[in-house]
Amino acid sequence: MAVINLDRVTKEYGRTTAVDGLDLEVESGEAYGFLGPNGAGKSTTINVLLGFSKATGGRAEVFGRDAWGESTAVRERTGILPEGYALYDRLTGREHIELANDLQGADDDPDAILERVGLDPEDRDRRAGGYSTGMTQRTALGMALVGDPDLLVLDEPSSGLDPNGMADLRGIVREELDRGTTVFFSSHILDQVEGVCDWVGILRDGELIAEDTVGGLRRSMSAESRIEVRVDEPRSVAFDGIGGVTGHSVDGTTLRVRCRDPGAKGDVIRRIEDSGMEMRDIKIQDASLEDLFAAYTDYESGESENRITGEKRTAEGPA
Ligand SMILES: Nc1ncnc2c1ncn2[C@@H]1O[C@H](COP(=O)(O)OP(=O)(O)OP(=O)(O)O)[C@@H](O)[C@H]1O
Repeated sequence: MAVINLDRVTKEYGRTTAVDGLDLEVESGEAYGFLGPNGAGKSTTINVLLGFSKATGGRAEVFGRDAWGESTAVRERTGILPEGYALYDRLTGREHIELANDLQGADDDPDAILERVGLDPEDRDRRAGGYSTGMTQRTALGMALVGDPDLLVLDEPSSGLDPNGMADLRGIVREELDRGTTVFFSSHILDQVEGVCDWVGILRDGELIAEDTVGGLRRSMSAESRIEVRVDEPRSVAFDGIGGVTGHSVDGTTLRVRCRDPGAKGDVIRRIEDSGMEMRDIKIQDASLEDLFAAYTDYESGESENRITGEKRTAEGPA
């Protein structure tokens, strides 16, 4: 069953089209990474699906309910971590969880929640006005977890979190998934959703330009690897016949080869070895997730071969 179902959702602010005919489905129990650079339309989409903002076109449903007309019913079952959420300066961390309990009609133990999100016991009764960004983010995440939501919507949850905080956040998302919660995780950093999200959708200028698993994105991008081989006495080598080699150069005692087909890397090394040069060091640098993400999101409108508009995922689920 689809927990989130967006059907040609459009949101216009005057002349700005923030979201442009967006089709998107998130199945129950799935973690969906909603990726895109700043200004792509992620927060606008989230505001529409939580009924904070009315779509100017299309239909948005959550739990089979109309996101705008039945927003109270939707929000009762949803834990929300809004982007850049500001706490009340005068309330303590514990009081924020108590407030969330009141709002959600829940009775969760504030200490258990704050323990889970890693807010230290000595900080729980301090006023949030003195909290660091990381402590603020942990408390806000705690508020989102109150009432055991069926859907967790995290809008740029990693902002302000250090690497430890990020690891804790991913741990919590995994626990929630084990409990059967559906997770919608927006971010402008692909790395942050890898290992957590089953599916990722990449939004740019309000349109979904790709939807796949992280592994699938890697494969479909056939991103470039860089091979550097340090040799004793450099000689020129021909790489003809090795598919996917896009360029090579010699710089002092270092040979550099760029290669698009991951399977060709071994052939490149063998060709250098067969040429009789003595290899001292080999470095292979595969394209990082951020390279892939940039390749998707930096394309000149409509001209990139990496654009896979309209490609829908299959019913079988992630590879
Ligand atoms: N209330 C508003 N009034 C006018 N324009 C808006 C409004 N909210 C968003 N926009 C515009 O809509 C577009 C999408 O913004 P949105 O905040 O949804 O992007 P985002 O992907 O969440 O980026 P960020 O992470 O920077 O918030 C931007 O061009 C933004 O300027």
